[in-house]
Amino acid sequence: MQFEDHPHRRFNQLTGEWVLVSPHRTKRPWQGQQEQPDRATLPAYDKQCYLCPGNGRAGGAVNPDYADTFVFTNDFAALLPEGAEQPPATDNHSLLVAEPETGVCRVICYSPRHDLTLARLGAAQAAKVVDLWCEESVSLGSRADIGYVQIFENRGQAMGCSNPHPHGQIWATRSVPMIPAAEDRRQHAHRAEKGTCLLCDYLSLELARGERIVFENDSFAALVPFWAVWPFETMILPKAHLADVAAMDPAQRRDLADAMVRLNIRYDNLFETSFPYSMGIHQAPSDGADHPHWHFHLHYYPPLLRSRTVRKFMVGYEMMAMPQRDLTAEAAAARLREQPEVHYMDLPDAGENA
Ligand SMILES: O=C1CCN([C@@H]2O[C@H](COP(=O)(O)O)[C@@H](O)[C@H]2O)C(=O)N1
Ligand SMILES: [Zn+2]
Repeated sequence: MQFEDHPHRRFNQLTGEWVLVSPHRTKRPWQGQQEQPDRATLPAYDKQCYLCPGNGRAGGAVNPDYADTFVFTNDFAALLPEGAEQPPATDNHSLLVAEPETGVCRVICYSPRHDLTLARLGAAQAAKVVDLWCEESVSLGSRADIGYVQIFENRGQAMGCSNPHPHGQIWATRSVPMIPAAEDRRQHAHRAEKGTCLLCDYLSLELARGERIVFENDSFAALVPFWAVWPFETMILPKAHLADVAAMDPAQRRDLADAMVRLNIRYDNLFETSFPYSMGIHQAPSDGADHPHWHFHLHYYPPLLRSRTVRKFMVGYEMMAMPQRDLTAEAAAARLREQPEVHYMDLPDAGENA
């Protein structure tokens, strides 16, 4: 019996946390999908949609008749650029610590099409989203009051996404949020100890091993990390040592767009449904300092476990003790590797029972 066949825990080099893995519980044969493919379609334009071109938004603003990407400041932003100079009243007790937080929240529409997610927008349109992420990251990051730019996307109702229109968000904050701060410390410690980049070392190991690689192109690799928590969690990593998205050259930006589209197609094909996830980009803080230990990367955290309707919940033991999974990272990577890169809705027989 291999070590991997027994319950064991794996160390996340990026965060310094552990995940419990119980592979023996997946000995039962894979319960393939029981449901029919999800062939529901949306209109290309929805006059009720607050993200569609030309429509009014809840706050009263009206969207331009945009033909490509479109970005606006969130009408209900969780952060404001100007904040109280003083921390909230905490009757000065040392156990009650609070401090002001300020920032800017932006909403990015990937395309005027209400119905096409990244998986079906194609790499050319996805490249325009990457370009806009880079522009926003530079303009927000260059502000004296912004220390970190968090690019992310909630996809699907399962992830609380309020609108199917393909879109993402950027929250830029004065301080570096907890998770990027933890990854910053781990990458810094690795470089201080070994003189090398943690993710350069990790990616070359994974490319040599192959068992957790999903696919690669010239500039990026998509993989299920050895320490994955969510069943089909993946990362997209640049092969070059790039600290943030602005460091990409045009070819690398196009390759990132290619990698995101290919991963999205594989995800949607897994259970023949629009695969929900939260995606985020971790990159170097934007404080203007040099961050040689930083290697930017994308995380995908998808909740689905066995089918369109069977999802993983992080509750109970996972809230009180630590994350736990049955499906191993290697098995998840194999399932994603075997997915075709033509979207199930674009397959020839898609029209028959549409
Ligand atoms: O008219 C609107 C409605 C939604 N929004 C904003 O769009 C954002 C979309 O959120 P989701 O990505 O979670 O669906 C959400 O943060 C919400 O505040 C506007 O800025 N204007
Ligand atoms: Zn729309």
